Amino acid sequence: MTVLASIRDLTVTYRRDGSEVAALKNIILDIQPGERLAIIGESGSGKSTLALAIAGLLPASARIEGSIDWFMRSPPTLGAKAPPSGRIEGGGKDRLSLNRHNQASLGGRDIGFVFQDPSASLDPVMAVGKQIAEVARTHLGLTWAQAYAKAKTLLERVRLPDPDSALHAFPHQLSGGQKQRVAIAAAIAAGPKLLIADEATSALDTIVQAEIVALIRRLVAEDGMTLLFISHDIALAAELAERIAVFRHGELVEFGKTEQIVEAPTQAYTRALLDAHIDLDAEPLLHRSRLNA
Ligand SMILES: Nc1ncnc2c1ncn2[C@@H]1O[C@H](COP(=O)(O)OP(=O)(O)OP(=O)(O)O)[C@@H](O)[C@H]1O
Ligand code: NI
Repeated sequence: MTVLASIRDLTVTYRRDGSEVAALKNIILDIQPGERLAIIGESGSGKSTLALAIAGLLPASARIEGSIDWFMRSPPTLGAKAPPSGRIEGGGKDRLSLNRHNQASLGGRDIGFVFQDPSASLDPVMAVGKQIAEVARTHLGLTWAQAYAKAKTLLERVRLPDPDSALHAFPHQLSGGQKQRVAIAAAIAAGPKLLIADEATSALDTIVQAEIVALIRRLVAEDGMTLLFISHDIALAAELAERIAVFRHGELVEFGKTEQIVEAPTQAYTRALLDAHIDLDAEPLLHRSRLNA
């Protein structure tokens, strides 16, 4: 059996003002290498908590029980000395911090992270080329010249118009969609095996959203990355993912192939999510036209 990460009995409890919030309850989930997996559910269902747990980024105040086992070969990069597999256990002594370049690195097992708000992950006073180059320099051991060359290639790959001048642009000079393209470039700059997009398109209008989804799809295919796509939008998830995991109140209520989830959900809750979508948008879920990235 090939698995990238194996999540077993994962329970996450936040402590706040003396009370406890069970954000995830006994989650059992395997992530397969190279798959596009969507995590869906309404606000507060625990999606971001799962993403943070997977990336090892939960705040210290969170209590973590259960385990996440990794079966990841380190990417063939300079300085990657990680063992081929590893384990994060409840208690999280291995806990890491996310630097401002969206790279979570657990012993070389790099994970790229894209958030809803690109402004939160981009430095407002640093040119975007430098921000991307810094990721490449730090994580791949490149010189500045090599790192800038890589940054330019990445800006081309995320289809920013005029990559040469974009290198010198500051975030405020870019549109929301362009900023998200830069954030994605930074997230993949170190060649992560796993890309986590947490509501990465939710703040964008529908057309830009479709473009960013198409971009993520293309980059994931080109680099052979595994994708964890987090969204409250079942239609968007169905467009992109091969498998969908449905969360509700911190529990994994349904998990299966996209076709099965969309065409024959077993849970009333999934049905309700689908019906809510159909009320809003009559287009069939699985057959919406796909824009080119
Ligand atoms: N740092 C925190 N401290 C305390 N409680 C938290 C913290 N982060 C999240 N929670 C709580 O944990 C639960 C799950 O939150 P989480 O952010 O994982 O949900 P979500 O599905 O990502 O929601 P959304 O779609 O709104 O982003 C919620 O009840 C939330 O209020
Ligand atoms: Ni969230």
